[in-house]
Amino acid sequence: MGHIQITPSILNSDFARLGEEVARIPGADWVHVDVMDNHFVPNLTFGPAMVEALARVSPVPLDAHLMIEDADRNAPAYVEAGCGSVTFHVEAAKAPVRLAREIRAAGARASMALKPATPIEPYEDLLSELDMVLIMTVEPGFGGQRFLDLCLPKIRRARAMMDKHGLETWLQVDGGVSLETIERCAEAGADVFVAGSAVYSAQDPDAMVAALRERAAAARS
Ligand SMILES: O=C(CO)[C@@H](O)[C@H](O)COP(=O)(O)O
Ligand SMILES: [Fe+2]
Repeated sequence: MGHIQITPSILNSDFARLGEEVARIPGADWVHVDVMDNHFVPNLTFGPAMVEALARVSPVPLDAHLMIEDADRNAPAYVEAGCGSVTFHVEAAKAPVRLAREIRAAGARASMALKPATPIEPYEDLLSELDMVLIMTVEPGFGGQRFLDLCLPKIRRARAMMDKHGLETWLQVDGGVSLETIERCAEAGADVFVAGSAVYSAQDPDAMVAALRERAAAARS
């Protein structure tokens, strides 16, 4: 398991002041940008031009979570836009191995996401091609949803698979992660934690990042 990383999602931040919003979380490891196309999910956010502008001002690297169809064709633009990590959904990729290799060759970390009903088992042999696996703990599309406990066994199974193969692949959880739920995720084997509403609804978002980190670390010891 890698060191604990906290990745605030800007989905529930103030879109009119995004530069200022990312400046409020200097203690985060990454900024999580949720790209939605209104086809793969029933919500629409932003595209590569806006992500590129945000990458220029962000104090920490960008972690793009692409909830878009035709990931094979659309994902490379987010590496070009300056993201340090690019996550595509396996449900939206026709050739996930080729796409992961393309993302890595272009200079970013390659990551693959699974919706709650998508099993990890068929992808065991792909894990070595990935820098991170994202296990969704809500149905993708919106911030502020309730954490789905039913995803915890999949997190455990994914971590066991990575250990079995001696892989250093990061394991990210996304959706409903808060001070209340982060311990369960850490105990199950996650090491990268996305938190949107928990961070941006806090009076002091950077203090919330520190509190989440502390709670995840406590769950491990
Ligand atoms: O990808 C998504 C939603 O589809 C997430 O990144 C959410 O934006 C996280 O928000 P919270 O559930 O933490 O409020
Ligand atoms: Fe996300």
